[in-house]
Amino acid sequence: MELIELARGLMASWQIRLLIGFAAAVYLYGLRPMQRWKLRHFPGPAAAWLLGSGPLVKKHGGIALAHQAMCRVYGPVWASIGSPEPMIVTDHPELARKMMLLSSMRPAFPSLFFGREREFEAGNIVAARGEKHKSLRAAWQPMFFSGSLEAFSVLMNEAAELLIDTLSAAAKAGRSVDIHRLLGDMTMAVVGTTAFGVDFHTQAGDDTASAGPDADAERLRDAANTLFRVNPMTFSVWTALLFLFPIAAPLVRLLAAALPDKGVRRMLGARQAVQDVALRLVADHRRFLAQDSAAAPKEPPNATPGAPPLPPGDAHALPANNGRARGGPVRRGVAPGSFLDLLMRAADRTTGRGFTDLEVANQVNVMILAGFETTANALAFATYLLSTNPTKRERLLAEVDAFGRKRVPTLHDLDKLPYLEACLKESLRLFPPATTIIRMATRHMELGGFRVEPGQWLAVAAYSMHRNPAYWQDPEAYLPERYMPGTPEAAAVPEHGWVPFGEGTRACIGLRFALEEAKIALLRLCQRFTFELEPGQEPLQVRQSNILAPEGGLCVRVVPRGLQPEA
Ligand code: HEM
Repeated sequence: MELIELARGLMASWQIRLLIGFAAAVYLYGLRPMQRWKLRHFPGPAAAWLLGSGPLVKKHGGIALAHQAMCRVYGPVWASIGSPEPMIVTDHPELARKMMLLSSMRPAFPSLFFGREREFEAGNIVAARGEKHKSLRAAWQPMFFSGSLEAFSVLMNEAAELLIDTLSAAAKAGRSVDIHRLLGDMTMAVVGTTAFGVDFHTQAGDDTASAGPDADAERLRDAANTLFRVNPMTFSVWTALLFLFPIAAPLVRLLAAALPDKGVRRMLGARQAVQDVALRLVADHRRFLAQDSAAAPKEPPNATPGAPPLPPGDAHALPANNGRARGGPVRRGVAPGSFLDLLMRAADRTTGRGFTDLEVANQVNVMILAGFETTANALAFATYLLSTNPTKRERLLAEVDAFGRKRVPTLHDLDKLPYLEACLKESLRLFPPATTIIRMATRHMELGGFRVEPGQWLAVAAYSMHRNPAYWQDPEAYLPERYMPGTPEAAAVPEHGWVPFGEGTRACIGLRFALEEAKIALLRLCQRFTFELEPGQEPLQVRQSNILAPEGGLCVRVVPRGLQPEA
């Protein structure tokens, strides 16, 4: 009796009623009744309270393997209930193509930040929408014209040569190396020279790097590592809350600003680093462009003394050897023809004016993120696969030898090496750095018999598609012959079943650049070395955070190749 009286007394208190009401609302919210109702016709895994499909992703070590497992159970189209939004997932080549061609928008993840930080997230080509996206894409495009790519091939070759120097030294000393890390140094150097026209000295074999790597490069590398390696959903307690309760976003934002934890501070520091470097270079270059328009073409600020003047906006003008002879003085400042230079000369079609400094810095941020680790990872995976498939490696080495072990490739030469391209494509199939391609439906569409509403989040499970035996013959095998026309393997390749770069108007704009860089690097390495995996590297452990990467690097022994037999 006393207990009942006590309970009655408690219920009479408005605070307790409020608390119970709040707990009931959170409980109901965690059941996600609206999501379940909207997607009731779709198959899919049972959703945990509040976390939705989150525990499944954790169980499989990341989204790529979780999607693969679910596609095998629920078929080519299924729904994942979860945070911040439910998602329709497919790994079916035709349906994925339809998704990517019909939905040209990426959904916006809830942001933890305000003001300028928010602008930083929204104002780049990856996040932009509609006319703004078209305008940015048009401004990016000249970077990937053949003339630009031809000029970049010189810089890519030089970066590969510095890597060769490092590897030769390691081979001589009998030291094994983390080839993933060294490839990252190389791709960062290429980003530095092509995006800015600035030599960052990331590579140990760089004989001009007497004072060690450039401080900007170190900051950028650390920043890129942070921005890429963190899980966007869990890097801070506030992001976890934001993703679980997007409904309370304004409150979570306020709390994160008032009480930033280590994750928030790390993320802000990384963004700040990229913005600082990019904005400083932009400001320097604005001054140079102002002088440039007032007078005859001049050198950019701090450019190599005595270097010839470079015509404005001409990518061909990008200096070989990063504006210096090897061992000579170093070019500083933004080079004409570099990505930054091209962007700063471009007009924003939505305003008719040039892009703001922050907008330019934002694009450079994307260029660093998109261009640094994706290509390094693709190359590391190719190295792993070639080391574990000696017959394929021998065939590749034969093609490389026929090309010439001392020959420096031009952009045009790369078309003459079909097996090299096939090896890279097959690596990108087995280990697509971007395992999942995300879009948002902009119109009603029908997907495999299911109706999809506008606003619905969509995901192409590229990793799962690439390894699905329903579409690929012997999907786990490394068979570059799949991309060699006229072979039985090529005849069995599913149409639209290879999507490491996406499809449609949001497909990877850097595809040609990435393949060019990867081909040059792999060719130059194969001219000089083979690689043996150190014990414990096989089977390869992969990290599935934002992108797929070898977990803990890839440790190899560098074996110099013997003399080329006389023809
Ligand atoms: C092996 C290397 C790379 C891979 C696997 C890769 C993959 C991808 C994928 C899957 C997408 C999304 C496509 C879609 O939604 O349909 C993408 C977008 C993008 N990538 Fe790459 N990428 C690579 C290298 C690069 C490089 C080197 C750059 C820049 C030089 C770059 C710049 C971009 C940009 C700007 C976008 C967004 C395009 C837009 O929304 O219009 N990527 N990439």
